[in-house]
Amino acid sequence: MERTAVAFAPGHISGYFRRIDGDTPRTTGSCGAGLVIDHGVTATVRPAEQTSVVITDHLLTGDPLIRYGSGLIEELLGSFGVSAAVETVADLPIGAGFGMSAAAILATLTAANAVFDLGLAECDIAERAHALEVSCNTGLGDVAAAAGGGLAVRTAPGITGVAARMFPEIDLCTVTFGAMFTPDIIGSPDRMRRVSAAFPDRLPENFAEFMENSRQFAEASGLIPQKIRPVLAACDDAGVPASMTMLGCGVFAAGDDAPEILAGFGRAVPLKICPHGPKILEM
Ligand SMILES: Nc1ncnc2c1ncn2[C@@H]1O[C@H](COP(=O)(O)OP(=O)(O)O)[C@@H](O)[C@H]1O
Ligand SMILES: CC(C)(COP(=O)(O)O)[C@@H](O)C(=O)O
Repeated sequence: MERTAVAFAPGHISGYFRRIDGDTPRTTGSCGAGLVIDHGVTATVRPAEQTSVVITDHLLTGDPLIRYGSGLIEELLGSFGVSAAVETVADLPIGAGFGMSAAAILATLTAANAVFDLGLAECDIAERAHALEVSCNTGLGDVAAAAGGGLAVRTAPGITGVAARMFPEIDLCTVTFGAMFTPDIIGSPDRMRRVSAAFPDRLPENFAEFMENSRQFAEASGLIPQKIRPVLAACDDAGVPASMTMLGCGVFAAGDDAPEILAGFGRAVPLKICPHGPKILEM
């Protein structure tokens, strides 16, 4: 019987980042910090004559939307000389700053590694996923963060750049109004100059400092869309720590009061910090 593997990889909400360009994808990426979340991508991989990809995305309403084809996944499998029928299910909207592209690559490669006996160690999977994400400009630091769990602080580009992972027991919540096209933003030298200048000076030592850094960065970076201003203002009025989901048109917030405030603006999705990176669910 032909083998099928199912793997999950967590998403990642970037709080702040700075693009770093190296000579190779391995040394290109970002520094920054973000939250690895318990919502991500589940990938099912079954060997097939030809590669096909069926993506289940989730709309802002939470309703599923099926899409066909993914250049990212096709390139990934092609680079290993294998072909498969792949199904990916993204728990949150794609393109809205939840690191769904990184999660899709990590989950698919984790499952493909099992099905095709590729012999990759966890760090090899992360390395290949990072190289693909960076070369396609769909993200810079999401793979490095999502390769493990927690609040990930990255002080150098690439998968070896994670300096600390913290695991605070915090209730998180997010509301999103939709996508921001990541390649246009991280591919713009002007935008990246302002982002670099906004990068915080201090490394966060705890969750509260991470939230402060994130918000200060968001304000100084010039990236905040008008649409999320009222949400941030309502959080500020209620003393709820909140910032922008980089790079998407949405807000993430922390604590008991966050769900009620965010629900006033759209579908509030409760989240937890994910304690682990990619893993096989079924084989
Ligand atoms: N679940 C998925 N399955 C397959 N491809 C995906 C998935 N999620 C994202 N992608 C690919 O990544 C691109 C979007 O990347 P990006 O804007 O960085 O999204 P995000 O902000 O969610 O990481 C999509 O155009 C698609 O090609
Ligand atoms: C912020 C971003 C550059 C993109 O994140 P996303 O839109 O979720 O792909 C991220 O990869 C980072 O380096 O912190």
